Amino acid sequence: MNSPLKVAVLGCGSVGSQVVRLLGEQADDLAARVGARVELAGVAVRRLDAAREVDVPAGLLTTDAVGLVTRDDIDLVIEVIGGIEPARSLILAALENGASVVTANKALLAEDGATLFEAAEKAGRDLYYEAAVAGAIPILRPLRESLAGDKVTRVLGIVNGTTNFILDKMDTSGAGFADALEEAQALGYAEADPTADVEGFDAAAKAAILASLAFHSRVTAADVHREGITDVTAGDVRSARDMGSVVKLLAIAELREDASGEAEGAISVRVHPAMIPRSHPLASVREAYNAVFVESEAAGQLMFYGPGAGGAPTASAVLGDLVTVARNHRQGTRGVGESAYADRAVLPMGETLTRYHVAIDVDDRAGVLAAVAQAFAEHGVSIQTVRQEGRGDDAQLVVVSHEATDAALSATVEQLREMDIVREVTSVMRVEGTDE
Ligand SMILES: NC(=O)C1=CN([C@@H]2O[C@H](COP(=O)(O)OP(=O)(O)OC[C@H]3O[C@@H](n4cnc5c(N)ncnc54)[C@H](O)[C@@H]3O)[C@@H](O)[C@H]2O)C=CC1
Ligand SMILES: N[C@@H](CC=O)C(=O)O
Ligand code: NA
Repeated sequence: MNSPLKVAVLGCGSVGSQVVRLLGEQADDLAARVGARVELAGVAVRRLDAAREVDVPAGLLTTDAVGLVTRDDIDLVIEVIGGIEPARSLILAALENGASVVTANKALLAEDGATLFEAAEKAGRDLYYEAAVAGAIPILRPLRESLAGDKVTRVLGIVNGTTNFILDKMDTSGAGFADALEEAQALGYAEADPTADVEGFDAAAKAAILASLAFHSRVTAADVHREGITDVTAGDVRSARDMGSVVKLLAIAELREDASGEAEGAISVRVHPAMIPRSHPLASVREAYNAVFVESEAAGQLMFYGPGAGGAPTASAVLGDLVTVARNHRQGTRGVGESAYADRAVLPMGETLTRYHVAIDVDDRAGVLAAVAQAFAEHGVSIQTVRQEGRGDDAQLVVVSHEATDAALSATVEQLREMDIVREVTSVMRVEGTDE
């Protein structure tokens, strides 16, 4: 057996404690798979006396994370602290010191991945991060390696477990957002402060990472149009149900196509709630599960499904990366680095082509339908279907548009809101996952 590889783990919370547990429990198998023992050499924590989900062997705990990553004998560093600093400085110090790094830190990768990739390149070391998107689901490696010979045209993902749980509850039990969130918190899915989940920040970071890999470009969280689910009402969910659809928070990255269907250079990257037909594979993703639907020219449609959150599932992805990085290290090689040669522009949301579902309470009298249709026409938006529900004071029109720019669609909705015959625009939701 070759000499052991020494691993430092930074952070011993939900993910870190499971990484430490698996490193211990699977030590023999890991050694066989890597060709050398993978030895836990230190665990950096904030407080030595904190309660933990795992027993860390005596003498391995330290509050000096910088001292740990710059130790001469450390070969591999696993960063599961989260956040921007000190995680970034610790990763940079580890790479500079000659260690390879595995991280689950989507926030940091989406904010400043370029700095990390450049440092890994300069150091000739690996930087792997499968756990950063959709937890245990293998999706980054397939995009980076398995699909490297194909042309990805679209990635559509449910990449936040908390929001999927909330929307699923609203759909299946008719619960309102606040009640569903309370249940998610009680079950431990959502954070005590769930802002990153429900406002879409977490999904936006993941969308940036997915878009970067799918389209060989550098996309940051700031490039991603982001809307969360806090404004999704029980009425929106009911309206979707009436259409045979379901509301999901989607992370979408797609190549823009011109009228002939030819892909142009720019990409659209966005996170927002959308209605998708119940027949779409993503509609069957329930509770806190994640799934990523990928469309590519040669392969066609692929779906990756599984647990996107939780300590043990996320640790599974971390350990998978660790084995790859450890094998590379042992063989004196490195895996593929960043591939951002395409340098594609990211379209502003207003220029992105979308479809809207709009439900409008109207006065039930002659000419109303024509006036509503006229508002769409004035903005160059073509209507796909229109349906009237109810009569008299209860009359409601439900319009689904064809594709148009998001700017034209939102201007149409603004105009509808100002019309005398419109009592209220009760639901506005984008529509995805359907053929035009
Ligand atoms: N929990 C999950 O389901 C998933 C988490 N991730 C990512 O994994 C990373 C870790 O997440 P969790 O384990 O859930 O967070 P956590 O909050 O449970 O654990 C982080 C730990 O790092 C410690 N820490 C903070 N600053 C430190 C420092 N300077 N030195 C040493 N330790 C420090 C904290 O005390 C805490 O114990 C984050 O980047 C997160 O986004 C990714 C996918 C899923
Ligand atoms: N809070 C996230 C955890 C994983 O990234 C989620 O709910 O999916
Ligand atoms: Na993953």
